[in-house]
This record gives sequence, C-alpha cells and structure tokens, in this order.
Amino acid sequence: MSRMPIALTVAGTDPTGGAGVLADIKTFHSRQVFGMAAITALTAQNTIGVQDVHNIPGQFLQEQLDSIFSDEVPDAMKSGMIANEEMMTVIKECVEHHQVPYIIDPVMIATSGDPLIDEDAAEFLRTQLLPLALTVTPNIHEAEKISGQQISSEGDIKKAADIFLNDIGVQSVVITGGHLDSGPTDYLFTADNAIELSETRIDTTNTHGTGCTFSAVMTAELAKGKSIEESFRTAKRYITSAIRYNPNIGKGNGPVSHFSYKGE
Ligand SMILES: Nc1ncnc2c1ncn2[C@@H]1O[C@H](COP(=O)(O)OP(=O)(O)OP(=O)(O)O)[C@@H](O)[C@H]1O
Ligand SMILES: Cc1ncc(CO)c(N)n1
Repeated sequence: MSRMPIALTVAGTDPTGGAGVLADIKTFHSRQVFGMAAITALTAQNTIGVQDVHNIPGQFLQEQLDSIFSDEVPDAMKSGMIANEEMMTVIKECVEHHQVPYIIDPVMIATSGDPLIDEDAAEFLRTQLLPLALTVTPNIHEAEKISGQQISSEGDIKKAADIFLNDIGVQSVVITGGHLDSGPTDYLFTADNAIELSETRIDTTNTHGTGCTFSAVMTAELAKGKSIEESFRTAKRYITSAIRYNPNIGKGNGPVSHFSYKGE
C-alpha cells in the first residue's frame, strides 16, 4: 500500500496558533497531507506582538531531524523562522544529504514588526540555504533585504527576481505582494516562465501568519507531486479564502482561517 504524502515544517511556534508550525500543520492537514514538524524556536507571541523567543540548541534540532528522517523521508519540506547560523547549518546538511524538495519562507520579522532572526543569519540564509531551495517565498520587504534591490514598481520586482534566480541560484521565486499599495498581486518566476496572480484586497488587519500559511500550502501541494505553478495557484486561492473568512481572533493582527478553502 502506498503511504500518504508527508510535508515537514522546520520553524518556530506561535502559541496563539496563527503563524509558525501550528499554522503550517493546520494547513497541511486541510490540504490532506500528513504533517510533521521540527521546532527551531519557542516564541511567546500573540496577535499583538512577540514578547519573547527561546531558540532551540542546534544539536537538539539535529536530533529532531534525525528522528524524522531515520523513519521516513518527507516528500517536501519547508523552513520558516531559523534564528541563527547554527540551526541553518543543521538544516543545510539535512537537505543536502536527503535531497528533499525544499521550500524556504525567509522569515525575518513578524507581521507586528518584531525581528525573528539574528542580523548575520540573514547573510548565511542568502548564501548557504537559498541555493538549495526549489522555491523561496519572500514578501516585498524580505525580497528587498535579500536581493539588495529596492522595490517600488513591477520592474523592480522583476530585477529582484533576476537576482534570486541568477545571482543567488534558487530554482524559482515567489514574491508575495501583500504589502504592495497596488493590491495583493503575487509573482512566480522560474528560469523560463513568469506568472502573476492578482486578487482584490480584503479590507482587514487579520493577516497574521499569511506568509507561513501561503508557503505551507505550496509545500503540501509539492508533497503531493504538483508542479510549482499548480502549487502557486492553489496557494493564492487558499490564502484569499483564508483571509476573507478569518476567524476574528485576538486584540491585534488576527490569524486567518486554515479551514475555509474547500477547492481541489
Ligand atoms: N489584505 C489582503 N487581501 C488579500 N490578500 C492578501 C492580503 N494581505 C496579504 N494577502 C496575500 O497573502 C499572501 C501573503 O502575503 P504577504 O506578502 O502579506 O506575506 P507576509 O508578509 O510574509 O505575511 P506575514 O509576515 O504576515 O506572515 C499573498 O498571497 C498576498 O497576496
Ligand atoms: C514562529 C513564527 N514564525 C513566523 C512568523 C511570521 O509571521 C511568526 N510571527 N512567528
């Protein structure tokens, strides 16, 4: 009997369940793949902000990944918040050794504006982890920081994408435009294709964890064997529904619904 597809997230926790591994696991479940999680950090955060962060020792992240990979090799893996180089090195060795399709959500700051990774870890992410990725899903701010390209127009997005593909060496890049004034348009660039998906902006501040959720949908779809383009299209439909039917939780930027999207 063939086994169920497995998606793994390597990321931090948000105890209020809107972002990080809890959001990822809910998303995997709703896309009908079996979810696994290796924890990089415990955060004390809520919809208002990040109150504290407790990073897991690199050695213990290694042990979690060894436990997972010695039993089953997931069909796709994503990473989110990885605070330091020590943990990034552990992840790099794991991806190189197991050749697992790898999706990077290059998390740097929370929706609330609080920093989530060390300053020098950003450089390691760029030079050591991104070249291993099948795809990377930066928002506009992350795309600017990683590529060094200021983004204020569609032409700038294309220039930033060129840097990701040609200078950094990722296989594809999805730049999410949730923070663009022009509307929530997302862009997928591969070596030979460029696709743009637009939706009308939903007027809400409940967008906590949208980036995590979006990249988790892509990871789940890739685990099922879908193409990058199909995974991108599903993620866009899923997140639009998730924001529109957000459960209205918390006093700050509330989470989205991980269960509203019913499409294929
Ligand atoms: N108000 C909105 N209405 C519709 N779609 C939105 C809205 N805000 C964000 N999106 C969509 O949500 C997805 C994630 O986008 P965004 O660029 O905001 O990610 P992010 O900044 O990494 O998220 P976060 O850091 O809050 O987890 C994209 O598909 C984007 O287009
Ligand atoms: C643990 C965690 N990962 C990612 C984000 C980004 O939304 C967050 N707020 N918290």
